[in-house]
Amino acid sequence: MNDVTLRLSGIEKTYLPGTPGEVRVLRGVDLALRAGEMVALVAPSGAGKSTLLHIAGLLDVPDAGAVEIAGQDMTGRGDRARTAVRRQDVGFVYQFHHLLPEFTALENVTLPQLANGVSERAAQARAMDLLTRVGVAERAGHRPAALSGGEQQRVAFCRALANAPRLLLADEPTGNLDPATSDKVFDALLELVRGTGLSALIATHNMDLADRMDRVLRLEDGRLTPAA
Ligand SMILES: Nc1ncnc2c1ncn2[C@@H]1O[C@H](COP(=O)(O)OP(=O)(O)OP(=O)(O)O)[C@@H](O)[C@H]1O
Repeated sequence: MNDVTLRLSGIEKTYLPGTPGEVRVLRGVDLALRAGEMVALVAPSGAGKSTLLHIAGLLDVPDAGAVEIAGQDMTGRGDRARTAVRRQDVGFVYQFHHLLPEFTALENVTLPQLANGVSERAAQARAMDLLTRVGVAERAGHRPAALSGGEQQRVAFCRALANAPRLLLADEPTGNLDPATSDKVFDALLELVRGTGLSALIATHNMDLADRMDRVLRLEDGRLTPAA
C-alpha cells in the first residue's frame, strides 16, 4: 500500500544470543506508519527504543521480520541499497545534535544535500528556507558551539529534513532541553513537518509532547501496543 511510509512486520532482535548476557529486545514488533502521520514512541529505559529506531532507519538489521520503507521491502538488500534508501528517504534526529562542529549552521544543513547531488546554490537556498522557518536564520553563520541547546536542535531538525525525506526518526529530540524550550523546539518541528506528508516516529519521555502527536505507542516486553 502506497500510503504507508514505514511498515515493520514481526521484527525480532536479540543481543548476544546463546550467551549468559542474551537480551531479547524485540519480540515481534508490528507497525504501519501512514504518510503524514506523527507517532510518539514511549518506552521504559532499556526497553529497546534505540534498537527499534536503528532497525527502522536501516542502520541495523533485525534477526527476523521485514522493514518496508515507502513500499520497498528492505529484507536481504545489500549495504548499497540500504544506504541509498536511508540517504534519500530517512532523516534522523538524536538527543544531542550531532552537528559538525567545524561548520556553520547553514553549512550543516547544506552539506547533506550536496552529498545527494543538489547544486550548491539550490542547497543553500533550501537550507536558508528551513532555518528561517524554525526561527534561526539570523544564526545561520554561527558554528554549533555558538548556539543555544534549543537552537542546535532546531538546526538538527533542518539538517534531518534537508533532503526532504519521507520518514523522520527521532530519539528523545528534546530530551536535553528544559520543558519550556522543549515545547518551543517541538513547535518548530511541527512547523517544518506541516503539510509535507512526512511521517515521523519520535521517541520521547515527555507525555505532553507525546499527546500532541497523532498516536502514542508503547514499547514494552519487546512489542508495540497503543498507549492507554
Ligand atoms: N550491542 C549491544 N549488545 C548487547 N546488548 C545491547 C546492545 N545494544 C543494546 N543492548 C541492550 O539491549 C537493551 C535495549 O537497548 P536500547 O539501547 O535499544 O534501549 P533504549 O530503550 O533505547 O534505552 P534508553 O531509553 O535507556 O536509551 C538494553 O538492555 C541494552 O543494554
